[in-house]
Amino acid sequence: MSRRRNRPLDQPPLQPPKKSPKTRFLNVLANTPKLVKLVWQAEPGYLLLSVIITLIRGLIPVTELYITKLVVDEVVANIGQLEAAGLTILGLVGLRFAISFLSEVANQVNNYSLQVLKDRFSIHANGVLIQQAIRLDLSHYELPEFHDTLSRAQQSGSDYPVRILGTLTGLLGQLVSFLSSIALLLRFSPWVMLLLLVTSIPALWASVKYSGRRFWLSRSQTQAGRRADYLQRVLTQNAFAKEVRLFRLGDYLLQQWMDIRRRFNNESAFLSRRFATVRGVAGTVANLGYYSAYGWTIVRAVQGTISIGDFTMYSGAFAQAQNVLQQILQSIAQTYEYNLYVSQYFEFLDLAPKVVEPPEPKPFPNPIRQGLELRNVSFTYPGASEPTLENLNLTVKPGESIALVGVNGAGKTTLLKLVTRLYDPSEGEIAVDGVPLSEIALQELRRNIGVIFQDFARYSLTAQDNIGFGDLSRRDDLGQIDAAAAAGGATEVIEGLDHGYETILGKIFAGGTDLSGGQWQKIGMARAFMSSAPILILDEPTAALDAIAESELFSRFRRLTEGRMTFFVSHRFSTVRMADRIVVLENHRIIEVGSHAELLERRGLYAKMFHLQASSYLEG
Ligand SMILES: Nc1ncnc2c1ncn2[C@@H]1O[C@H](COP(=O)(O)OP(=O)(O)OP(=O)(O)O)[C@@H](O)[C@H]1O
Repeated sequence: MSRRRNRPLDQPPLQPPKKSPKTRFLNVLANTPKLVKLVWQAEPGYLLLSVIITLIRGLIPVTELYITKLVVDEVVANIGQLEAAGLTILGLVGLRFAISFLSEVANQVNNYSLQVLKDRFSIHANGVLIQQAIRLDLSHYELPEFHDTLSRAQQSGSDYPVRILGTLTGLLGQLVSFLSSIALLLRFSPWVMLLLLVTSIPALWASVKYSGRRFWLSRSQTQAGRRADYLQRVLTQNAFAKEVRLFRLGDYLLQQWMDIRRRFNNESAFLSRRFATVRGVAGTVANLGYYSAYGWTIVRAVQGTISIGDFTMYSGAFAQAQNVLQQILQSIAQTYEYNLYVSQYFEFLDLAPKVVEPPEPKPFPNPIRQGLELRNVSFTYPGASEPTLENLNLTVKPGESIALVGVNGAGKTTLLKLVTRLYDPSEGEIAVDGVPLSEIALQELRRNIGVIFQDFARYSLTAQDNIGFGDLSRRDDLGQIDAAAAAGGATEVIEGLDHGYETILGKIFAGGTDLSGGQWQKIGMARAFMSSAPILILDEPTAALDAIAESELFSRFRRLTEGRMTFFVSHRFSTVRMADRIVVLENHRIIEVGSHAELLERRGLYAKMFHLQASSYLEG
């Protein structure tokens, strides 16, 4: 995908921008070329087919009217002399039938090509959207505004582009049809055309206005809509099912869901009511235009200035021109409305990641010789008023294991997010052997880090995927997967599964087997050990493990981390002791660094926390 213009995620507007209506209208339509390009990239053949058929269909009504005129004139001129006119009339009726047949074929081919176009484009548009969602970084996912934008893009992206396309090709056909009717009607009177045009304008205005209001209403409902969707998930998904029942949350949350949905319905009904009168009046004005023109043709036919065939043709052409004009105006209003929605799709595609690839990437040092260095690293979460980390300095040698210790919220996980470049420091720099992490290609950096986070993912896929995802290039290497399972302490878990590595984990899919929290953690650990990356990150690796599993990990730890720089976070001091050095974080800063023995001797925060935990085990 091409690189896009940088646009940070701002609070998206909930009100129409303050511009003149004309500028706003044109701005909105400006998405159309972008969109046609997107569809053209996806399906040029079907797009072309659709356009050609539409053009043909546009010419059919006028041709039919003209033949009808010829038939009527022929009939009127030959009343009582069937032999004289029979053949000509038969030929004309045959021609009319052939055109109807052609029209039917064109309709069906058009339906088919639009359906195929819609299905194929929907995959393309969603593919582009997902590609963009993968490209964007973690910081986006942690902002509510991002989820609003994503949700709007998902709603708008798969459906509206094809709707616009349908409307646009329809518009093309309507224009052809309209122009050909005009060609007929100009012979009658240009003033009539003007009358039809002017009396149709209020209807266009009302439609555009109503479409715009509906769009801004739906946009202002995004966050509440997401809340309703969320409540629906809470009420229907496995992860919440236990608590919803035990805490009897069902009716309470359902009521909240109902309130939101009912409010939406009321707002929509209110808008519809407000516009009903306006649209009714506009429609009546348009009808007045038509009936005035119709009356005029009757007068001229009675005066004898036009033939009966002409009268049939003109009155048909008025009806058609009026009808097509309404359709054209309706299509313009619709294009406007759909463009508003599609702009939300492009709004999402225009977002740019904050963690960016270096223009000229440097290789990851292999092997690491000097180590990893934090130089005056500070970090503030987007939107936060206080820094989470402030002026950290630390050098970690290759092969060294570091335990991060601190109270809840001290910033341990945040530091690991910086090392993996899920975020970049707000100030300072992290470097491996002097090469800043920001100068190494993201893929390469991440290939060189094995990781399990505290909130690791539980994929409802096979056990093999759950472990193999740690190094996708070796997902099929069962030997490696076995070794990783052993390293993570997951061998027994796998042996207990009905179909071994083929077993689907979780309860979402048929045949799936759910695991206990500790068993999942062992699988997650195995995933981290799948790669032989020189840096290993284990965030709370033993939180869900029983005492035996923890002690087994302890005994394997040296061997597993030998030669690898390891960072781990733990609140269990039995785990923390495994580290070569312990780094203690408090109030955004590193306050102590040293081995277990050194820190005990220092009698600082570490010693205090350690004794507190130890005494709670020994007491009683
Ligand atoms: N995405 C985020 N946006 C804003 N603030 C965040 C975000 N994630 C964490 N924080 C804040 O940063 C601080 C540090 O969080 P972090 O998860 O790094 O702590 P931790 O030391 O790992 O805590 P714990 O021991 O509870 O796991 C907390 O105050 C938290 O509220």
